[in-house]
Amino acid sequence: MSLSVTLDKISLKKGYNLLISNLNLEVGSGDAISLTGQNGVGKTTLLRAIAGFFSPQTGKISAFDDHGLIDPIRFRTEFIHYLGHHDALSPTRTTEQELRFQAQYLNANENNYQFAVQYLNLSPLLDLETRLLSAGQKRRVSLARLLIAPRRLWLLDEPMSPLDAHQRDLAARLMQDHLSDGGIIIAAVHDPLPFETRIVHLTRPDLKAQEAALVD
Ligand SMILES: Nc1ncnc2c1ncn2[C@@H]1O[C@H](COP(=O)(O)OP(=O)(O)OP(=O)(O)O)[C@@H](O)[C@H]1O
Repeated sequence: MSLSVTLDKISLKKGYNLLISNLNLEVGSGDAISLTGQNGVGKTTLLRAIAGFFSPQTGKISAFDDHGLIDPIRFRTEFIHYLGHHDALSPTRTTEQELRFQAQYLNANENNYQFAVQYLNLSPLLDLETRLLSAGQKRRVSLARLLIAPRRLWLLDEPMSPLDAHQRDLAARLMQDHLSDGGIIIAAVHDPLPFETRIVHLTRPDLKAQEAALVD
């Protein structure tokens, strides 16, 4: 089933700070977006808005499948994986406990758990508490969630940053497989993802737009 996500003239503010003004974007099954722009421009904020953590000040974010508009709560809970740049792992759980917790939380089956462990080569880490893992290992464990529970839209914040060259290749393969299966990826990155993606480069809204937002 196809999926498309539309951002229609959205504006995002943090405090008094207008970060994004009148942004339009449309993505569909198989699309990958590399979201670039300088530090603080609003890449993470945009990913979090698409994930539904808060609503845009103006404009609309909508998702459609073959049956039409998807209910926003259903879209948020059934279609999206959001992986922030902080790995959301409980420090005192072992990797296995953490992944099994996630599998249970996400209502995933044993096969998906086993597949994720194998695909990401996590067996050597299963008995270690996650607080003991290196930054790259933590990221690899975080990526497992993408395989444990299939979701169509992956919102990834700096997914490659702590990974070494070998693990980057593995993560790139994981993402390309997702796109081949009709998934969508929007990733905040400083270096574009290492395969064909559409680059959306965010820049600060001009002074006029920022001043106008102050009186809204
Ligand atoms: N409560 C607030 N009031 C005003 N500005 C805020 C508030 N919270 C965050 N900001 C600003 O909003 C921006 C949010 O940036 P965000 O994390 O989305 O940027 P980014 O493009 O992902 O940056 P990086 O590349 O450094 O990860 C920052 O400039 C930050 O200073």
